[in-house]
Amino acid sequence: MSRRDDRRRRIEDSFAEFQRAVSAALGSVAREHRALATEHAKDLVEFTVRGTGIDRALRDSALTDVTPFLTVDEKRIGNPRQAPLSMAEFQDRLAQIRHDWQQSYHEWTTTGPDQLTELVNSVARGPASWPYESWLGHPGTHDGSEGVPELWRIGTGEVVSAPEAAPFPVAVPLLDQSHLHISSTPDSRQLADGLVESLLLRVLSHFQPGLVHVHVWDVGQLTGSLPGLYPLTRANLLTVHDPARLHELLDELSEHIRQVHTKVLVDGHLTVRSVSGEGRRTEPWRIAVLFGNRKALREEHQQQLQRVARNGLACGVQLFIVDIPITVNSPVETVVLRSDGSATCTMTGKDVRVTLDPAFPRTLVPRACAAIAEKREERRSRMGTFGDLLPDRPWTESSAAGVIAPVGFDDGEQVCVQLGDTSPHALVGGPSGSGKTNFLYAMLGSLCARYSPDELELYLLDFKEGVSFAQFAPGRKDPSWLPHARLVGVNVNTDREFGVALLKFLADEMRRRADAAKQHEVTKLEHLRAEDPGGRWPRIVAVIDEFQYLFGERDQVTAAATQLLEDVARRGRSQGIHLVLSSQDVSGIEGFWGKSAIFEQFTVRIALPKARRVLAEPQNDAAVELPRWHAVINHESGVKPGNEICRVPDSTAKGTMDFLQNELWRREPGQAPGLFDGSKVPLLDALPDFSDLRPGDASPTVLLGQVIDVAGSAARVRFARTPGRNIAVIGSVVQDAAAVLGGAAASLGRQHHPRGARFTLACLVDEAEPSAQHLSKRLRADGHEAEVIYLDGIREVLDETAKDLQAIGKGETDAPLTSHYLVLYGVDAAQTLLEQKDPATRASGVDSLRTVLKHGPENRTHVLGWWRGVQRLKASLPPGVYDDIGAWVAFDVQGKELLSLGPEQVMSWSPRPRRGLFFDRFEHSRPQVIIPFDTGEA
Ligand SMILES: Nc1ncnc2c1ncn2[C@@H]1O[C@H](COP(=O)(O)OP(=O)(O)OP(=O)(O)O)[C@@H](O)[C@H]1O
Repeated sequence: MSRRDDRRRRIEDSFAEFQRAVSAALGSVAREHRALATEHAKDLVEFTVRGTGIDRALRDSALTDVTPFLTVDEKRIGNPRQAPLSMAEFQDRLAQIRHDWQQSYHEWTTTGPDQLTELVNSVARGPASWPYESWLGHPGTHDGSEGVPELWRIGTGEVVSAPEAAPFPVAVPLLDQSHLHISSTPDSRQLADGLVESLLLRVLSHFQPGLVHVHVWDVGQLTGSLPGLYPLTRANLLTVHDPARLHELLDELSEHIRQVHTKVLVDGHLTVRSVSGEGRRTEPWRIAVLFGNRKALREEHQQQLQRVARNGLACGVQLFIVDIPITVNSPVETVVLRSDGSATCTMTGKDVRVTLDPAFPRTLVPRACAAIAEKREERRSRMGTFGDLLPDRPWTESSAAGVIAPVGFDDGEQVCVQLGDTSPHALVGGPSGSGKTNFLYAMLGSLCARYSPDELELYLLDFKEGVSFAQFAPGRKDPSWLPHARLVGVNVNTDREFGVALLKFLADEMRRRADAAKQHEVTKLEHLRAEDPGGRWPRIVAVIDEFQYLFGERDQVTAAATQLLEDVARRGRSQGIHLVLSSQDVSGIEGFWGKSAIFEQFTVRIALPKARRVLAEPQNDAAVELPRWHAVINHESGVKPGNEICRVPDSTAKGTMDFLQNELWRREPGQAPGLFDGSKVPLLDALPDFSDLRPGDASPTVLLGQVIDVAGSAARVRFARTPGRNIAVIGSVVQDAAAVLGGAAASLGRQHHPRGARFTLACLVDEAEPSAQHLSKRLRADGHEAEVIYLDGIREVLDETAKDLQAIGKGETDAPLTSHYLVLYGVDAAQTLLEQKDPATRASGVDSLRTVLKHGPENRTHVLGWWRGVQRLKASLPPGVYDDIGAWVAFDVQGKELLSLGPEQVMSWSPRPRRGLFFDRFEHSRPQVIIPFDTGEA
């Protein structure tokens, strides 16, 4: 071997060695690279599948995007030269991802659909979600008092990305909560119509017919949309609007919203639902369905619709907007229907595919609507009696925010009167026989059935000659009374003072409530009740029938009444004190109209047929055309848009109000109301002020008659041992005088122990004889000395008494310990006799009388005398000095004659039968009218 060959072989060997080394190194790098590539391919698969979503990856192209990595022959994924991935490895990684997917949905799949089903069942009972077989064709019975379904079913949902199908019910919020906006394509429009029809049927079939009204407007057609609902039109439950007159529908809805705001959303309520509270829905829902054609509405319609949408929900106005592109600034549920018939809605979001429920069977829909219409018609023709004004269960309402009383019916629906902070007082007008009293009965019955006596108190005053409110107080024939009535005043037409007394009482009560509110740092009754839940703060409704009598004359009574009325009318509203004034003719009431501030407070106006000036005439002449037994109820101070016309049921016939009163009385009679009956004479022995009198008081109280006040209290004078404590009765009628003297003496008798007082009854006119004898008997029965003397004995008694008093005055003897009352009937009849002078002393009987009057009271000797005229009384007194008569009661004496005896207010006194004017110069600044007692003499 040549050296050259040897060198070549060595080179070749080392080259081979080098190649071996290089290929060994390359082989290990390739292995490592392949391993990395496999990992990379696995990650790439996972990244792609997880990123796309395994559901979609399995379903569509995502996986095939991976298959290019899979070599056909080797079934390997990835670049066959570089990074093969076996199918097993791929499946393994996919299984892992599928496992993770199932795990993450596990909780939802096992519990979610059931929970949703349960939820829908609980908040959407009955027609709101149940299958149609159980309700379609049966008109609803709910009146809202059981609540309003929160959701309404539309179909079935499925989470698109879930590993297994787990369907659940899909329901959407509607009434009061959310409008509905449906968008469809030409292909799915029919489904949209079906959805609207189904939802309407669910709502219409849930509630009592009449509680839901439907309006339909379709840009494309006059008729034809929702044909299955057409039977509802005959009961006015469905109104189809002209395609060209969208503005009319929108105007109607806007006006309705305005009316709800002024009439229903009063006293701080923001929604109709909060007004209705737990009770019956008072305001029906109006659902307006607007079908568009995917084109925008005209700008002005768009804006008006947006306004309706914004304000409607609170007022029960609900929109179903189909294929009208619009944005609304209020809660709205959107359902989007795709061409393939699937849907999504905002309630469940974009990841849930909703399959709408199939439309209800074609034949059943019109039949169901016919049944609803029929029921509604039946209800409309049936509703209308006094009984229909009353709630199913009495005394369940709260008067915290105000009171509501259905008083009549319009088209089968109740029409209500409301009294609250914003509609505080009511004025009722109508000529004689138009049904005012009947209306008041309807209102009172309705109120009393709704509110318990702890929620509502009534003060009822009737100036009519009749006795329309008398039945509310216990009577001889019917012992029951209206448990809410605290005071019933009847036959007060001559006793206008009683009207003033009632207003005064209300003004005082108003002040008491205002003080209590102040203490709790609130300003109105509703808040006071919230702050003082233990307190009793009923609303007060004071009804004055024929109240024009109160302002009938230009005198102090009218002046006082006007002032008090103004006070109560202005400030009563926030203290829960409401006035209902009724009159044949309000136009002539000067005192009233002169004060527009008063009148403005009477925002509730009720006009019966042919009523004048109750409504805002001449623009509002609705009362002129009103049929018999109807009324215009207006809560907007009588302006025309506020008119609601209703028929008032007969509420005075037997079996109506009387029956209700009896029922309520049996339920809980409470205390009988105070009764003031101007035609009755108060019985002394029945008067609590009389029976409460007891012996022992050093200054006994003399009761002279009954004051015309709310409490029915007695007019009283205290016989202190001070000058002037004598009483004069002035008038020509013995009956009046004897009643006052008899009541006075009898009340004194009750305040002395037997034989603790001496009574001398001087019968100086024959006609007084029976009274004197009766009184004497009564006093003797109480154990007192009660001697009856006549003309022949008067001089001696007076002289003796005067002598004793003079002796005491001179200190010759002790003051008499026994009280002595000289009851003198017809003092003036003895004037001539008393004027005669004693030949020896030159003193006359008149002098003795003056001495007794002057010095008696300090020594427990008091005169109770009757004079038959003012001049005759004055003749018994020292000229020009009348102080010794500290108190007097005048009957048939003109006011001006009394001026020298009392304050200038006596001037306005005009005598009237069986009424006296009483003045006590020690106690009074102004005189009072009193009714003398029946002392049992007859
Ligand atoms: N809604 C009615 N349905 C049936 N009868 C009615 C109705 N309203 C009133 N009446 C009857 O009409 C008569 C007169 O009614 P009411 O006494 O209420 O009228 P008024 O306006 O108060 O009259 P007046 O001022 O003369 O007392 C009564 O006999 C009453 O029963």
